[in-house]
Formats: sequence, C-alpha cells, structure tokens
Amino acid sequence: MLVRPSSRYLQPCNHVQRRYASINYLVAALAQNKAKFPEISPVKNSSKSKPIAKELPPKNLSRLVITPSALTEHFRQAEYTNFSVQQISEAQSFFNRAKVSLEWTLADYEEIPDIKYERLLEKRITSLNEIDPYYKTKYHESMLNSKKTFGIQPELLRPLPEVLLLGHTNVGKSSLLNNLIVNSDASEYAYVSQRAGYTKTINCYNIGRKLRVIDSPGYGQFGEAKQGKVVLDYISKRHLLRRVFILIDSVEGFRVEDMQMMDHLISEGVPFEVVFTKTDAVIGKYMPKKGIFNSQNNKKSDPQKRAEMSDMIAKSNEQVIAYYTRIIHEAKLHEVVTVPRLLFNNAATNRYIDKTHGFKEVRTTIMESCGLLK
Ligand SMILES: Nc1nc2c(ncn2[C@@H]2O[C@H](COP(=O)(O)OP(=O)(O)OP(=O)(O)O)[C@@H](O)[C@H]2O)c(=O)[nH]1
Ligand SMILES: [Mg+2]
Repeated sequence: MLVRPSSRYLQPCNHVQRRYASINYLVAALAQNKAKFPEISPVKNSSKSKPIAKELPPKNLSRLVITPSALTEHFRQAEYTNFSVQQISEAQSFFNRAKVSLEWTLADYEEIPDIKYERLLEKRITSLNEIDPYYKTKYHESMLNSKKTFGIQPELLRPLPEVLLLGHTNVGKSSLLNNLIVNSDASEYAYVSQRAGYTKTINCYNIGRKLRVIDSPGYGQFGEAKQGKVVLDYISKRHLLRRVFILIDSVEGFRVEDMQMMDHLISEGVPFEVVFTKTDAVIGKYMPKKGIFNSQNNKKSDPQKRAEMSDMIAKSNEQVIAYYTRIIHEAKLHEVVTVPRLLFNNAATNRYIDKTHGFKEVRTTIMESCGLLK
C-alpha cells in the first residue's frame, strides 16, 4: 500500500526541511498544521454487516460481544480485499516458527550496524586511496578487498525488509511487539511499563531471518528530543523500511501528535497503516454492567431474559462502532489518497474480551508489506 500525498498535502511542507528535528519540534509546529485535519465530515460506509444477533442468543452471552477482529472487518476499506485463509495461516505459521532475536538496541541512527559498516568502509577506502602509490604495498591492496566487517557480526549486515512500530508514548507498541512474537522461539521480549516514555531506544527484532520489526520510543508526553531525532532519522533515511504501523490508543483517540506524525509520514512518502490498541478498554466501557456476563446468571436465565440481554449487548456493540466511526472521521483518514488499513487489537483481556485479538491481521499485513506473502 502506497500512501501518496493528496492535494491538501501538495503545499510546501515545513517538515520536509525540518526532517531532522525532534518529534517534540514537530509537536511545537502544530499550529501551522491544524488545518490539515479539519472538522468532522459526514460518515461514509456503515452498511456492512453489524455483529448484532437477535435470534437464539447463546448461553454464553459474551460470545455476542464485538471483537477487535470484527472491528477490523467492519472498518475494512473497499480497496483492501480480505487476506485469504491461506495467507493468514501462512503468516501465523511463519511467526510461530520463527527464531526471534533482539539484534540491536540503539539511541543513534548512525550506529545501526549496516549504516556504521558503510561509514567505516568508506573511511577505509578513502584513507587507502590517499596513500601515495609509491608507498602502496600488497597489504594495502588486500585491505581494499578485505571482507572484514570492523567487528560487526555479518548476520547484522544482511539486508532484510523492516517495519516500524510507531506511536505516542504508552500506546502499547512494546506490548504489540510481544504479542506478535509470543508463540515464536524468542530469546528476548520487549519491556512493557505503565510508565509512559519507557522505551528509550529503537530496538530491532530479527524475525526468522526474513524481516525485522523495530520497536521505537514514543512521541508526545514524556518523549524526549533525542529519541525523537533517532525515530525521525529512521523514518527519513532508512531505505529498508517497508511500512510504518502507527499505533493509536483507542481510549485516547487520535492526538494532535498523531496527526502531526501521519502528516510527516505522508510528506516523507512513507506508507503506513493504523493500529488501534487497547480496544478491550473501549469495548469494556460500552458493555452493560449489570452482571450479565456472569455465566451462572446466564445459565439460569430464561430465553426471554437472555434475548433482552442480547439486545443490550447489540446496542453496546453499535456504540463501540459509533465511537470508532467518530474518531476515524474526525481524523479525516478518508481524505488521504490511499486510506491506510485500520487494524484493531487488544494486548490485554477483561471480562468482555477474554483473549487477545487482532495479531493475526497485523502479522499478515507485516508479511504482505515485506513482500513475503504468496
Ligand atoms: N488494556 C490494555 N492495556 C494495554 C494494551 N496494550 C498495552 N497496554 C498497557 O499500556 C501500558 C503501556 O504499554 P507499552 O507496551 O509499554 O507501551 P509503549 O507504547 O511501548 O510505551 P513507551 O515505550 O513508553 O512509548 C502498559 O501498562 C500495558 O500493559 C491493551 O491492548 N489493552
Ligand atoms: Mg515501549
């Protein structure tokens, strides 16, 4: 999926010149860009099937609660055909079997192994070329053809497609990463914390020697300028970057920094998808609270009572859909020439959503963006 600037992005964009500034700087520049995501437009597309069950409510009423996967399907844009069952299972089997290793964790873009290698190689060539030919020996010649990698592990220099997990602090980037690799042969997981601004470096995970997933420090509140710079450098310069997954905390919705960042990605010509995290919290907020999810109650209750309860859940499901419809349209995502995919997931569970959802879709989209899906 390639996002191309729409006409509203064709005016000269300050961020192009300021691409090396920190994310905090981007946020400071907000006033000039507010107009790019103006007021709410009418809601398009709500004709898709709604997950409302009216007949024969099941004994376990929690099965009627809308899931993050159902939200992904509901908000799927017409231009994105569904992945086939085979593609989805191919992606799951790849991730589940992959050996996953944390390859590097860095605070400076120039220290990324292949970037560092290129720099040192150029330096070596320049200094050898500067030697007077009269004094050049076979040793110098052999140094020019040397395969030595300056102490960097050759495996780290292997070019692989990369995807970046990007988002405000505390949205759940590291949690998403952990859930992507949860069943794989992973030697290390990302640290997750309630404290915003926890991840301080860009961290590279090699997935099955086929692709790399990069976890990044969050921007916005508690984000720091130095971390902003490494992330912006990565976005602007990284030729191996295939796609960005910008994470939006469902409870917070799109924040001004998210708008800034999407605008920046568009101006840089970097394709991105949107992942709504913490959908469990939004779903939990709208579900009826009257203990109807207590399985004992459900079993005892008569069919009539169960039908009433299922109606309540159906209404709550509609409220969840209405909530997301509103925040998506407020963000004017449909104005971007190529609308990003909208993916929904939950890394935590609650009494309404008892397992994690949405990772299959994210995994499959990652594979697709890296050109690894048949
Ligand atoms: N309810 C709920 N909580 C979540 C979910 N994903 C993450 N969290 C919580 O959100 C907090 C932040 O999660 P992280 O994964 O550390 O977020 P991050 O984006 O990596 O944060 P920084 O590294 O600080 O930028 C933690 O307390 C997580 O447990 C989710 O899907 N649902
Ligand atoms: Mg983190």
